[in-house]
Amino acid sequence: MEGKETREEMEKSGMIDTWMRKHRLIYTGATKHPFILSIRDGTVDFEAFKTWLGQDYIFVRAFAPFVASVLIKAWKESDDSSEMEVILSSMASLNDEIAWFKSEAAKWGVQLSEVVPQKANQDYCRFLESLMSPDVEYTVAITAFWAIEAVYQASFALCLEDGSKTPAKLREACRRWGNDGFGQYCNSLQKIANRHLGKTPDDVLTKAEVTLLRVLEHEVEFWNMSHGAA
Ligand SMILES: Cc1ncc(CNC=O)c(N)n1
Repeated sequence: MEGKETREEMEKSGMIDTWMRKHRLIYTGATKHPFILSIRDGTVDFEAFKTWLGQDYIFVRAFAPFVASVLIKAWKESDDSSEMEVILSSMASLNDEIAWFKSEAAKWGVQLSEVVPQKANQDYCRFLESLMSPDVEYTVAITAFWAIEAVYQASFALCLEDGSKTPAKLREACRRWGNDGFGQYCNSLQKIANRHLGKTPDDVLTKAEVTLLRVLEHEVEFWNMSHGAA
């Protein structure tokens, strides 16, 4: 804990921004991972991309029930009906996303039914499952949800910036999460998370911060499966 800002001061800018400043190194580790940088500079190994594709398909199948669990918490615990609608629209996008993974895998000759989840993926999916418990507060779950989406948004947006040399065959994948609409959606999630973090008891606030850090660590491990893991 930095202890310089009071909680009241931190809430003016939003807890998420405060945490992003405090944990910038690990956030950067998750969003500017060597695998992402290799896509951006055009040196990516296509076998690594295929590994990511197969593993992420498995992840997204576990992510959908996690999002459903957040929807249930929003329905039970939120006093703002628009929050449920943001989460519901995310579920609808996941339907498209799963279809996209299937057609993309076919293009690359990846047999999805034969993909075996690697340890980092299993660990991440198990972590998601732990967050689905009714004992996990909505504030904690929505913070994790924001972080999971924000890492992909920031990572893939980097591959689309001016001057990036992302191979043409990978641009569509990068646009899925790096496009402005997905950025707006992440901002909506961030606003929801900030609103709840601003009025939650200190013990839940601490749980949310720890959960956010766990997400960032899992994201780094997830990228490591495709690149950089010894
Ligand atoms: C490992 C990981 N993290 C975040 C996302 C983005 N959310 C849904 O698609 C994803 N696909 N995979």
